[in-house]
Amino acid sequence: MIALAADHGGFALKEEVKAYLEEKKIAYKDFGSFDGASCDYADMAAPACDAVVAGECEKALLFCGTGIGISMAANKIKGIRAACCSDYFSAKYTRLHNDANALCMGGRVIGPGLAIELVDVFLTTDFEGGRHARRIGKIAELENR
Ligand SMILES: O=C[C@H](O)[C@H](O)[C@H](O)COP(=O)(O)O
Repeated sequence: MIALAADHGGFALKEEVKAYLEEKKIAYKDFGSFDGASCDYADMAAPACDAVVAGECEKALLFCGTGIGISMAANKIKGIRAACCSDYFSAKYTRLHNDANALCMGGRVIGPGLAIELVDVFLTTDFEGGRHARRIGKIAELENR
């Protein structure tokens, strides 16, 4: 199950990605926004990220105007490793090296074609582990400072 959330700046892109997930028969849970009205990205990120941390959802796909605000908010939630990406290499390597569990994208930055490429590689790339596991362990330690 994939968690989806967006503010008004990412709403249209979330809807495009949602249609893609439907086409691919990938299960998702949409945490809103449901109408694209002005709202605050931290409010939208929290329930979707909570669902990931709780194990209800495997990963989150988060959207705002730039992808940055919602990634900042998501990264405040213990257990979330969110990456704001607008290129294929980053979306792939944030899975391989960072075991990112949230991909953030900007609806005012990238179009649906690229977003779908990023989602595809993000959802299908496994964490490499090894030395990278030690490093993300150190990120987790920072959460407890
Ligand atoms: O990082 C923040 C996001 O890009 C927001 O979507 C953006 O700041 C919203 O701006 P506005 O309220 O001017 O539409």
